[in-house]
Amino acid sequence: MLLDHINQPEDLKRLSTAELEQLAEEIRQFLVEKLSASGGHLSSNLGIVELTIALHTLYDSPRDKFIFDVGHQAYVHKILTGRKDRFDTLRKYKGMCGFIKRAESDHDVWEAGHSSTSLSAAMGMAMARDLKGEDFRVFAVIGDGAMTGGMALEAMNHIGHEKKNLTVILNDNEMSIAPNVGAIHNYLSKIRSDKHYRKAKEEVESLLKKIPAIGGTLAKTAEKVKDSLKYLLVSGVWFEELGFNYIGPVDGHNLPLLLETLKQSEKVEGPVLIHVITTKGKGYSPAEMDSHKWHGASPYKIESGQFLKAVGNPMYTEVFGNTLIEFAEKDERVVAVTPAMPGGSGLMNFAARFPERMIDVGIAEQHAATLCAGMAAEGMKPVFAVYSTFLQRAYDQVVHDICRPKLNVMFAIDRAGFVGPDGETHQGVYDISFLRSLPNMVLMMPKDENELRRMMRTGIDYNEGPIAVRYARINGLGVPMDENPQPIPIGTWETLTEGETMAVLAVGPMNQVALEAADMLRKEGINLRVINARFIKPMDEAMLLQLAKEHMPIITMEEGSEQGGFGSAVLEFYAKQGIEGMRVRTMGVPDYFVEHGSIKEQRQEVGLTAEHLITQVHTLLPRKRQRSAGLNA
Ligand SMILES: Cc1ncc(C[n+]2csc(CCOP(=O)(O)OP(=O)(O)O)c2C)c(N)n1
Ligand SMILES: CC(=O)[C@@H](O)[C@H](O)COP(=O)(O)O
Ligand SMILES: [Mg+2]
Repeated sequence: MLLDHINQPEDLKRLSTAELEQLAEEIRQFLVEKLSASGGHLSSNLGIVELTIALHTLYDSPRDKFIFDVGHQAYVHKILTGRKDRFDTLRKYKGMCGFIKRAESDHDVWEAGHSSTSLSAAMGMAMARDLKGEDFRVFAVIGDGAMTGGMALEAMNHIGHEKKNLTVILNDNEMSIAPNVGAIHNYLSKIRSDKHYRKAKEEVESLLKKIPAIGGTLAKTAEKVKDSLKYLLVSGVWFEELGFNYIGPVDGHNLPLLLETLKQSEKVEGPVLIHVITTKGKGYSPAEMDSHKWHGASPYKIESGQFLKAVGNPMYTEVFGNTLIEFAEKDERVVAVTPAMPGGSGLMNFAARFPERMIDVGIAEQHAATLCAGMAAEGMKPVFAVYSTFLQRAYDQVVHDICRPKLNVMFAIDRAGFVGPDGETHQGVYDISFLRSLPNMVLMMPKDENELRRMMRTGIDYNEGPIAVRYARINGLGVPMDENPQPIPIGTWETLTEGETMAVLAVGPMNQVALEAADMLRKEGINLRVINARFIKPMDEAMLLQLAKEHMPIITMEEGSEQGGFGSAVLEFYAKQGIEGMRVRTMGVPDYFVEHGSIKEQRQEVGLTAEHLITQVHTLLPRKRQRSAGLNA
């Protein structure tokens, strides 16, 4: 196999074009095999094999910079830069990251995970290069989905103005995670059908050439017609108008053509945009036929294309999606808004049932948030379905357009807490900190899937301003579901176990962890009072005052950043009340970015397990109690 002898990009340079094409097929086979065991972003990577080979063949990474937008489609780049032997550890704890990562390789000159940052980074590197008088090439590889992200358009605006030498390679496979949406997508579709344009262009040009080359108005008219038609026919006119030299569309699986196009592009001064047409999932038919399903593939059987997913209780996501349909049936105000994640957010059935009330805005979280604000201002009940980590992209809109004017937007924040294999760029651990500090915000997290339904009822009925329910990327507990979920009084907590030794204020899935610890401690005569702190904001102040009255030691537990999180809120409360001497410990995510692995491994790493809670309880016991319990007090 040629791939056995490819350990660094320079190994490509001695291969013939035919060998490079053979290598492309070997890499596809490698990806399908490796990811059948590990899972991962299969379809995106199958679509970018030839393009990545062409870049590494012609240019000298890391001197020449390759910046992959989102970075989920950089597996081929990793294979070609000495990491093919690490694929058995892909997205596993302490293994290879599923995105580009500077600490992992000198060839990873940029990090990502969130979309639409590559053009800004590329421009930054190009400007630094020119200021330092250095000479290297900069390539940003951005997908058609990522191109719908606001940041990408901000960067295009700047790049086209500054006219720096850099190359944007638009990898257009017509897909975001789901089918791509929006006017940019429609424009690209028009170009993609370019064969009609190209044929017309050739015909028009040959026709015009037949007009006798005579002086005077006829020739000039002919030229004007040609120019105007060329203007109309030149497929990348929008990019040209923005100051880019547009080249394309080019077949992204034709390696000789890609090599030639890249070489030709070197002769062009200023920013170049090469529009490459690819097929997401190329070379593996299940992924080609449904690249949405195979975007984030879980382990699968290669022959059948069947996922090996363990069947468990429904994911919170599924409960959210089904419950929203129930509510929308009876309430026409309800609309769902998603920034390009209809599948991941559990909204596919909602979209089928209410196509006109399911709004996919593309990768545009900022726009999505203020769109919701606009709809709420007109009396609708927009439900902004967004992953915790991607909500970070719309923070000012949440503050400025929703909280300040107290508009009735409901946030359905999925992937709240650890997310597992996607790792540090995707952990949903900051929304508690950044939302609880906002005036007028209500923030809830359910202990199980039935309480999620009740919180959704609470959110839909709430008309005093913004309200958010956050839930994790985990299965529910399999609890019975209320047929007709009742709203929960805002700001009320729930005591799950009576206990007089110590209170644990647990957020969301941490309630399960606390109950497990309570069971174990009961055998030691230690009775925990486990309290479901289901409203992070506003907190149940009556209950907090009661705990103070009982001089009850308190441990708070949240799968969220300790810095400014729920535990901080409890500490602040007692400080503000001037209540001295409270013994409070907080348990949460420490002040560093937690890398990829399983959710279980991530909780173990940061100490969010029953065992860690038991240790905390022991250290918080009064000394004499510790001694009597035989603890080394
Ligand atoms: C800010 C942000 N929002 C949403 C996502 C989730 N996401 C990851 S990849 C992707 C689609 C990217 O489509 P495209 O750029 O066309 O890449 P392709 O997978 O088609 O190669 C989305 C929406 C993200 N990573 N970042
Ligand atoms: C690359 C990216 O951002 C998305 O594909 C993300 O990985 C989806 O996450 P889920 O698998 O949790 O839907
Ligand atoms: Mg795409």
